[in-house]
Amino acid sequence: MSKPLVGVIMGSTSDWETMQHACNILDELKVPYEKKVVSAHRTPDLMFSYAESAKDRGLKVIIAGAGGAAHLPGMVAAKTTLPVIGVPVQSKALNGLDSLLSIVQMPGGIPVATVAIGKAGAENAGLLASQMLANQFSKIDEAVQARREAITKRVLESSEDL
Ligand SMILES: Nc1c(C(=O)O)ncn1[C@@H]1O[C@H](COP(=O)(O)O)[C@@H](O)[C@H]1O
Repeated sequence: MSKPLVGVIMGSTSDWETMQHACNILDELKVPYEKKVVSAHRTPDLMFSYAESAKDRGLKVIIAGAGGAAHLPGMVAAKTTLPVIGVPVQSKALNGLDSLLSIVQMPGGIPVATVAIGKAGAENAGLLASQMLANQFSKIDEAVQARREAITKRVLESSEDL
């Protein structure tokens, strides 16, 4: 596999159930990526070194998923100028509203592109990362376009099932 362009990180292995959906999209569109558990709370030094070295290692986008007090996406965004896409993982206690608000309410100057809670959000994160890369890599652009066309075709044909 060629060098990863996307870094998919998550606060815990328990987030994989959600974050695998971002990876499935990257697999489908043949976007090279790496995946790793990194936590702002539990492995702060690793989080710093991961974010600081990401650009030099060739990554172009970071997808960061976390649940509850989801500080990981924002803290990574604070340590790199790569675009960071935050995925709010659905928490048990508050259904992911805590994750969403922790990720989306960034202070001015340090943006995190926040997607919806859970599986659909993780899929969109994979797509958004691919669309960012499509500006630079024509193969990815073609794959993104083809996927869009397939969705449109499926919806147009869906009336036939009614
Ligand atoms: N929100 C964060 C961070 C962080 O933001 O750095 N690190 C772990 N966590 C979250 O804690 C939740 C419970 O984790 P465990 O299942 O390991 O107890 C996970 O959803 C994880 O993302």
